[in-house]
Amino acid sequence: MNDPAARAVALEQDYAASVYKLLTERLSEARVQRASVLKAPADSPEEAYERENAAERLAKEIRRLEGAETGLIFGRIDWTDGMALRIGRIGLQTEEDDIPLLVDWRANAARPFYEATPVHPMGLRRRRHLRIEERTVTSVSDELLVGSAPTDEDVVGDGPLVEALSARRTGKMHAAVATLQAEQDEIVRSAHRGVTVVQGGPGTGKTVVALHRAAYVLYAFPRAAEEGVLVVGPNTRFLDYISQVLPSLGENDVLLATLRELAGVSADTAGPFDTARLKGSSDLADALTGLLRVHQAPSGDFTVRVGPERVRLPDEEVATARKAALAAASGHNPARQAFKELLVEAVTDAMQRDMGDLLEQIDADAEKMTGLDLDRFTGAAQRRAEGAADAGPVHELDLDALRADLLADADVDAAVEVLWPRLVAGDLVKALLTDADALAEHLPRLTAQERSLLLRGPEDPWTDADVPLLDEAASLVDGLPERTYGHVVVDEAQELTAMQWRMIVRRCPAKAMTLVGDFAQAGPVATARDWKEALSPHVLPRFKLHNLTVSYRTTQEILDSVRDLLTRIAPDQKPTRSLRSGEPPRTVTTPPDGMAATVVQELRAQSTEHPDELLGVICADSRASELTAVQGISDHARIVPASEARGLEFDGVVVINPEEIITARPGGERDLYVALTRATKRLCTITIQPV
Ligand SMILES: Nc1ncnc2c1ncn2[C@@H]1O[C@H](COP(=O)(O)OP(=O)(O)OP(=O)(O)O)[C@@H](O)[C@H]1O
Repeated sequence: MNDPAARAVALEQDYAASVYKLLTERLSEARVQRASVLKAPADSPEEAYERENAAERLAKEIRRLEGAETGLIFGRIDWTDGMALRIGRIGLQTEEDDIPLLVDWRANAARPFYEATPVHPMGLRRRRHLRIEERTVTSVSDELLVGSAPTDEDVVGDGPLVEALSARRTGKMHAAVATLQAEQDEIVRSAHRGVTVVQGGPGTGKTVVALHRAAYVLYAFPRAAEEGVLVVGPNTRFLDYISQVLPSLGENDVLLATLRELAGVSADTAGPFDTARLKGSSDLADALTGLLRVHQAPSGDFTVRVGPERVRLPDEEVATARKAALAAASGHNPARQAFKELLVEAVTDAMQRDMGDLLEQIDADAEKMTGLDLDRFTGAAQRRAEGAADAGPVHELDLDALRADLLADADVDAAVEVLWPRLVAGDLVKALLTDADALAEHLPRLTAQERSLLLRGPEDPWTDADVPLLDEAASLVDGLPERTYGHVVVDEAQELTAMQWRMIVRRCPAKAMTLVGDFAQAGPVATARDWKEALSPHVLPRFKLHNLTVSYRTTQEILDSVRDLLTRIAPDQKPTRSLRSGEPPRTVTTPPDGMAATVVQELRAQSTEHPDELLGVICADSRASELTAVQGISDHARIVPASEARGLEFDGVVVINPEEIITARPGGERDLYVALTRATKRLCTITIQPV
């Protein structure tokens, strides 16, 4: 075998075979263990619980091993002293070997694979990339890091990055673990545990960084891993697009969710943008809090019947209980319970006092009449002598039983309900938004016209902009969310309103987050223009900002064609540069009634010339259903409304009538910018001829 490439492939194949053998062994061990755990008898509930846990742990391990199968091993680094390590999606090591057979890409030992450069080789002589398909090594590609000439064991060829970038798209994002670039790796591997923000133009790998960061956090920060990692994306189409990345890195326990899913609210409509923008302001949170306070015993006394007696607690005592209840529990309904318990406590105290006074009176009267000291008979004198604080003669009153009775008493509950009614989160939001007076009282800073935009009918469906209001209300009414996370990743984070940020921060008490986005791609509801404006006022005054500067998606020609547009929508943003060049973008014009035919013709031509490539048609939202109905379009391409194109990519993109996208909704030029930057290879714009 004289060909160095074939020799290297054969060598790596031998190695890969032993790595896959170990993977297979580990998998079957885990499967056997799980089966025997499930079969083992459980004699007590504790044992059954233990068994469940053990089975779940093993199921998780099985998923992890299965997930790493494709492209399990992708790299190798050779030091100048001859030592070599193989890098993979997960680590694998036998008990006998000191050096792992495969090093997890996130381990410190793997750093040089990502960080070494010819200027800083970190002791490496060579970095090797392997391509594996179905457990078979198909090619290797080497990069020599110290200036030595290649030996006949080195295979210096096309960069694996260029190869990865020119590969055809499948409609699902793939892990970029084999070719993560130094500027991306630095963010992924950062030791920083607070808020990391990644800004970068279209295709600079923000999503790649965000997802690999999630995988790194799970590996490197066990506390955060234990508390869970959450990835928030703008819509289900996008989440579906990125859904395979983390499982292919052996991580199956990350929750991917939209804000609707997080809040558990089904909202069908987007709602008008100016209303949505108003609803995004944190003034709405203050308004809901203000409205809630009205329902929390702002004043009034409390009277209940206990047997034949009426016990009345004055205003001040109720106010003290209110304050203590609010401090004791988060959430209106849990605090209501605390309030009720405090009132019952105060009622029993009052009864105890009254009873004490009454008995003392009887005591004194009896002594006067009979000359006998009754305390001697009740034992109170004895207890007083022993230093008991409440040595009155009321020991006959069973306070615990009385409290329990009062807590279960319907009259007591009814009296509490007047001062502190039980609430439902949705009703609180409705109470604010369906009542012009409530809006005026609790949103005094808004104009009358703005308030009229917020006003809705009681039966109107919830919109997207209501989701964070409902979530805010749920946290006010029922307490903070039960499920929180140790680390939260937000993609397309430029889209979030203040109310949405509040929703996310509530779910991340540690405030450890990775936020990625691009303000030049902001949608019509986003109001902040930069990260400081978006984050500081509400939630996250301190964050670490990283900029990504290289586009890994589009060609330089496509980037050049959107430069003027970028200058208009984000004058301060430096244009990104691309690593690749390709065909210049094309424009095709069509008469107004020829649109459908022109699109079909364009797609047919592209599919014939590039049969395996993934095509996308991006149009104004209102045109999507019309195009879907045209025979021949959805056979060749996915039709994406411009409002849902953020984050997606295709090999070839046909953008339908830019003018229509621009005017379809506020900030339409940014929608167009998003649409024009989705292609990895080819961009065609179809415009309508002026009549
Ligand atoms: N290091 C890398 N190796 C291989 N492919 C990469 C790398 N970085 C990014 N890519 C690819 O480049 C494309 C764009 O990346 P990504 O979607 O993460 O960019 P983005 O900044 O989130 O884009 P947008 O702003 O449009 O949402 C994807 O196909 C991604 O897989």
